[in-house]
Amino acid sequence: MPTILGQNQYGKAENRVVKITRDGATHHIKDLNVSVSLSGDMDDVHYSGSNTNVLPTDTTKNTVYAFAKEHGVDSAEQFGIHLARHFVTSQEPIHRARVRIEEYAWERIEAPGARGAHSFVRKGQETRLTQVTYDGSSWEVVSGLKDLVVLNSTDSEFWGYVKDKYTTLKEAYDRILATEVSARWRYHWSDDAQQAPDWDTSYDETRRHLLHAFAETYSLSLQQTLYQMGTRIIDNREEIDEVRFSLPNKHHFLVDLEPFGLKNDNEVYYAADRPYGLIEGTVLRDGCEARIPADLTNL
Ligand SMILES: O=c1[nH]c(=O)c2[nH]c(=O)[nH]c2[nH]1
Repeated sequence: MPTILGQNQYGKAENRVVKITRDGATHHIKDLNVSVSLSGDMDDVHYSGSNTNVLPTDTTKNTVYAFAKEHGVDSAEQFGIHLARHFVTSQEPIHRARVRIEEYAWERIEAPGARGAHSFVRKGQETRLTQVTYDGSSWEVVSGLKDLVVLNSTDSEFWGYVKDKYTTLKEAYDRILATEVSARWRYHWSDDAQQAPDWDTSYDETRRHLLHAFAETYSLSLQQTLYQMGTRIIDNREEIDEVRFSLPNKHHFLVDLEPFGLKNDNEVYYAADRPYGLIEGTVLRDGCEARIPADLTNL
C-alpha cells in the first residue's frame, strides 16, 4: 500500500525560561514556557532518514535560551516574533515557524524587612484548606494552604554540604530559591468554652508572615527558610501551636551560554519541574505536641 507524507512539524516543546533582569537591588522576572514548531522541506528525513535539512530540536532549545540573553524578554509576543523570524530567515529548508508561549505572572512580595526587591509570589490564588475534627468534647482545627508559589531571585546560597563519590552538585553562592508552599497549621483552640480565633484574619496574617519570612530570610538552605517561616508564624500568631511545611525545591539551573559566546550573569535560567528536592518539616511552639501527620497528603 503506497503512502505519502502529510502535514508534519517538529521542534522543542515547553522550554521553561526564567529571565531575571537586575536593576541594582530591584529585580524583574519574566517566566515563560516556550514551544517551537518548525516545518518546511522535511520530506527526506521522513522518507529516507536523511537529516540534511534538520536543524536539531536541541538547537531550537538553545536558541530560546540564547535569545533570552541576547534580545531580552520585553513581552512574550516580541520574544516569539524574534524567534520565529530567526528560524525562517536563517534556515533555508524551514518555511514556517510557530512559537507558542505561556507566560506565568508574578507579583512582588512587599516585605518591610527585605534587603531588596527580589521576592515574588506567583499570581493566581493558592488554595486555602482546613480540616475540622470533633469527638463530642474537643475540637482539632488544622488549616493551611497549598499551591502558593514563591521565588527569591537572590539572597540564597547552598554550600558546605556532604560530598561523597556521587556528589556532582556545584556549590552555589547566589542562586534562585523557589518553592510551591504547602503548609498546615494547627490551632490550639480545642474547647467550646474558649473564644475561637477569627479564622479569616488568622489565615490572612499567617499567609502574610509566611511570605514576609520567605522574602526577608537570607537563605543558606531551603531547610533554614522553612524553619524561619514556621518560627515567624508561631512567634506572631498565638492561636497556632504547630506548623508543618512540604516544600518542593523548584530548581532553576543557570543555562550555559558560553558555547554561543554569551556570558550568563545570573540572568537566564532553566526552570526544571522534576526531579525536585522535597524539604519537609514541622515547627512547634515549645512544650506543644506534634500532631500534624508527616505526610500532608494524608490530611
Ligand atoms: O536548600 C537546599 N537544601 C538541600 O538539602 C539541597 N540539596 C540539594 O541538592 N540542593 C539543596 N538545596
